Amino acid sequence: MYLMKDITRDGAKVLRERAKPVTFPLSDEDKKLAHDMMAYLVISQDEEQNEKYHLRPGVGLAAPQVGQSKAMAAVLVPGENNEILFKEVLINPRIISNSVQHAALAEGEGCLSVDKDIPGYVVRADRITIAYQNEAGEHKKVRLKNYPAIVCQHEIDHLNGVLFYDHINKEHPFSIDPNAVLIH
Ligand SMILES: CC(C)(C)[C@H](NC(=O)Nc1cc(F)cc(F)c1)C(=O)N(CC(=O)NO)CC1CCCC1
Ligand SMILES: [Zn+2]
Repeated sequence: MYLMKDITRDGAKVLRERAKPVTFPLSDEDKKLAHDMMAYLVISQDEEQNEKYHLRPGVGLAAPQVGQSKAMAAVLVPGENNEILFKEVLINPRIISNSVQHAALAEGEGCLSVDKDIPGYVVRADRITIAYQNEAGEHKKVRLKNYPAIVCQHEIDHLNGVLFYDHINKEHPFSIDPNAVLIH
């Protein structure tokens, strides 16, 4: 399983490359990668386990963050009462449509690969439709909004070599259009 030492940090080239498409059927290596990335998220969201292994509780993890330039990301988004809002391994994901309306996390964003806090609104689409393949190679199309949509945009950014702070307005980090949704 991955520990924080296995997470590639900002400055590593792999985080700024476009990740390569994944071919099917998945190789054993790719199956293990998918499993290990999701395992990180599950374990990191468990109070005891994340204490024991000193893990930052993660909602998403993209393959470049574990040094693999492959178009694959695991997402595990919990709801208010710890129900699961969205749990999936996204393979070759693409955003095929997004709302005109913007959204941003009111608290700003962080990243498992970025150790410093960078304040500011990361302005994204409030609603998106993503197309991806699951581990079985089945083509899926899913509409997402609010927090799950933010997480998937953050992870798909990683597959294009984009980090959250690239989106923050340098002059006015907390500027955002009045019609945008602030997500608490
Ligand atoms: C960087 C970190 C602060 C750890 C961030 N977690 C987070 O925002 N909150 C969180 C974590 C949980 F496990 C359960 C929960 F309900 C809330 C995160 O995982 N990521 C994932 C990442 O870095 N992927 O590459 C950053 C998030 C910022 C916006 C979307 C993903
Ligand atoms: Zn990240």
